[in-house]
Amino acid sequence: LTLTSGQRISSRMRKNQNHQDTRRGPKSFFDLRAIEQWGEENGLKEHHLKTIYKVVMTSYSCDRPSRHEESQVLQDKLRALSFPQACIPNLLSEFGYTCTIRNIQQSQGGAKFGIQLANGKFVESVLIRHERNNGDVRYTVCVSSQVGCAKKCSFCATGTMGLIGQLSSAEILEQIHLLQQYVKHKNLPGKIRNVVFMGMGEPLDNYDAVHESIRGITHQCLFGLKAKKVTVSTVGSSAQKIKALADEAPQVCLALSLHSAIQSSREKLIPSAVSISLEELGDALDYHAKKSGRGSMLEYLLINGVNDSNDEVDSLAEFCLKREGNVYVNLIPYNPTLAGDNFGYQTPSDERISDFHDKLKAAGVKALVRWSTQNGRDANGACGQLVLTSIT
Ligand SMILES: C[S@@+](CC[C@H](N)C(=O)[O-])C[C@H]1O[C@@H](n2cnc3c(N)ncnc32)[C@H](O)[C@@H]1O
Ligand code: SF4
Repeated sequence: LTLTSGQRISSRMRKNQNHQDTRRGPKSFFDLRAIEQWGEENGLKEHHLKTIYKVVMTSYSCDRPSRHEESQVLQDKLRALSFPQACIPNLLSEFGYTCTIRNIQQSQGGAKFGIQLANGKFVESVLIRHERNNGDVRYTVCVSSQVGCAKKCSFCATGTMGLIGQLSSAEILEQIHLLQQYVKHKNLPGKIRNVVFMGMGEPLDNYDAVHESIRGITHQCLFGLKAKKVTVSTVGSSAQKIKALADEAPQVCLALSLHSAIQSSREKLIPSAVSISLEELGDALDYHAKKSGRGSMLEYLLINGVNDSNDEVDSLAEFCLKREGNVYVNLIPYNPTLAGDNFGYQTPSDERISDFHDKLKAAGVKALVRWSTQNGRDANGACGQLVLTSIT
């Protein structure tokens, strides 16, 4: 696993990001529909597909060999598992791994990865380490769903890039696979237990790919996580898509990035909020809560002097208490982004954050502050400033 200096990678990453799609290559092993179709065309049975997934999941090393060596390793493993020999050359010429780790920034609390897609563009994924009181270690993987983001929220580094591209379901799954391999090859203790869509991009703006990737995350032959271990974080600009997710994947957790329960203030932070009223948003949340049988989870970024006033806390409490079922609020202190002047925003003082938290609790709302710890940032914070920090 090579740790290249951030700076050198950074300029290369930026150069590549601007290139148009130039690379051609095999389809991804994680393109489940393509693999399934290929299997059907070649008269393969379900257990053959299981063999492919088994080999794919255990073969890829972070010290990526050449494509030729890679094919050799896969071929040997497939043979050993009695995969129909005649199909092997065709499988390996049509499919492969398409994403590559190019940059790793480690911290005690995990690591942030710059990942290059087959088209040369970059996304970032974050591995977040949690240690329980009994010493057990587990990881959350924060994945990107888009290259950049069209929503341009006023506090978000990813938003300044605009939308550069959509990820395929396979590219989302390859991020998880790469981080899983990293844990394995570094001999780190613990396993990946959660996946959060809190990286670059707005997942509901790439709904089909995100939905299909959830099939892979929960697939027994792939990552095998329970749907309730997956969280889709959304800025909530489409009530219809929140409801669709509730219908199609009710067990998946939804986290709504609210950031203000005053419409005018929310629109200043999230320009796309003009297209949806708080009432519609609340209604979509209630629909989701009903379908999932669980409560609603809200993300609330705290920015000094912007959305941390008494009026804001009162409006937030009112919004939460109107909801059907329980509401859990994650208060996220604004994370400076290194982008210019931090968009003119500052993190409130710890006292001010605690004060907001106390008022919310006193109003009867369940809330937690996601403090940045010395061991690294919480999933929300770490994922909130992706790409620009490592590209610039
Ligand atoms: C990057 S977004 C991706 C998911 C989705 N687009 C959304 O907005 O929920 C994930 C979370 O990071 C938060 N975030 C963005 N910029 C941040 C910053 N500078 N400090 C802390 N959190 C931030 C967002 O508000 C959101 O809750
Ligand atoms: S906070 Fe989410 S929706 Fe807003 S710009 Fe960033 S990634 Fe996009």
